[in-house]
Amino acid sequence: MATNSKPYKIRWGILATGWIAGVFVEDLLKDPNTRGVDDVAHEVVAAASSSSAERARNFLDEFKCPKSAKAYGSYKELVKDPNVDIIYVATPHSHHYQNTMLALEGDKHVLCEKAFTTNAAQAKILVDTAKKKDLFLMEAVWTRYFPISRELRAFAESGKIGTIHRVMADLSLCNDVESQFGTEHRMVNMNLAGGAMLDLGIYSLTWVFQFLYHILPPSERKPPTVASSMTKYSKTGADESTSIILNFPPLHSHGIATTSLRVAYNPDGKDTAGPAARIQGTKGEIQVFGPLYRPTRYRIVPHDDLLKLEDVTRDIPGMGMFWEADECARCLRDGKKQSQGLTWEESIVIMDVMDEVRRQNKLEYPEKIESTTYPLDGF
Ligand SMILES: NC(=O)C1=CN([C@@H]2O[C@H](COP(=O)(O)OP(=O)(O)OC[C@H]3O[C@@H](n4cnc5c(N)ncnc54)[C@H](OP(=O)(O)O)[C@@H]3O)[C@@H](O)[C@H]2O)C=CC1
Ligand SMILES: O=C1OC[C@@H](O)[C@H](O)[C@H]1O
Repeated sequence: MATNSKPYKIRWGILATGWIAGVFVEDLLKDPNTRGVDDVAHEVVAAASSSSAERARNFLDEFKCPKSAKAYGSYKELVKDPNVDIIYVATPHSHHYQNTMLALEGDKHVLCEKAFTTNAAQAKILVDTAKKKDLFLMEAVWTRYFPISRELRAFAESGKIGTIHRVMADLSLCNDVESQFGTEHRMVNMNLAGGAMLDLGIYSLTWVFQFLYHILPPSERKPPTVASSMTKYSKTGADESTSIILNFPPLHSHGIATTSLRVAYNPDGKDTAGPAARIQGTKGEIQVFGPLYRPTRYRIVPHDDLLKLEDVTRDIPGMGMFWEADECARCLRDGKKQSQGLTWEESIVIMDVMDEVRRQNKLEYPEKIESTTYPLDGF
């Protein structure tokens, strides 16, 4: 989006210094012109680590943030920094509710990593708090802001593949679960709300929801019914494979969202094995290739020659997390409190679906991290 005026710059505070926080900061610091953007810009003005201020300083140095950026040894100090406009919450799922509440109560706008919270009740309170305090809040489902996602939603909305009756989406990453994750890693640790569904299944659900819910006119969007099956990791009880069948009104379209830590969406390690998502309409289908969090290729496969077969690859000039950051900046600039790419209501409906899947399969996280009480010690 190119304009002639000065870019609207937002000042970020990074809450936590783990893996994704580093990836996000690297993307934030890329020159927006490299992705054809000149209406918004980003600055990293502070980071906080719950371990120590030294760790936060090392993080800022490692990712070449400006020397003026402040390093804090607690999240509480970060949310008090008057130079911070928006906080990026990059802790494990278990901590999102408490950390986002902390930031909102500190009068900061928030971009919170996926999955939004451990349950829908927590997500609803975050939204109520943002509303009450007139603050911006967004779940960081970055994939929704990729040009490829916007393009495919618009293509499906135009009706060119006809009426969509089914979407199948899989994000499964084959791991040697025992040796790679043991019992403590956040992917399998129940105390950190680990498991395939909240971590990876959210992307399969994202592709189903984009085409069977999001692109419908708001008055026609209705929560789906849910049937599901889950297999649990014997060492911790977290879900290692989860399959979900959704039935969406008004057409009773089927959404099939699968995820696993044991098998791969791309068994050959490349993206040639087949599409990771298929959006199936009465006139043709869209096939999406690559990991569903960061797809780079799609095919339009027509039923007849009314549509052209297209095979499109879109390179990403970086990881691609800057597009969700640009969305935050534009929302702040325009006074919007939520993003139309993923509204509060849609985040909550998706959390409701995951709650129902957990209920059907008797998967409960420890009481402390399912709690809606705020504040609680230990976060
Ligand atoms: N959008 C995407 O593509 C991705 C998103 N994610 C999401 O980001 C979040 C973090 O994932 P990731 O960066 O891989 O995780 P890491 O384990 O690498 O980092 C999490 C950070 O959270 C902080 N933290 C605070 N309390 C705890 C605790 N009790 N246990 C562990 N960490 C704690 C720590 O930072 P500190 O010591 O500085 O406080 C830690 O480094 C998750 O919600 C995940 O779903 C993850 C990967 C990719
Ligand atoms: O969001 C994510 O995307 C990439 C995965 O490797 C990671 O586990 C997950 O959190």
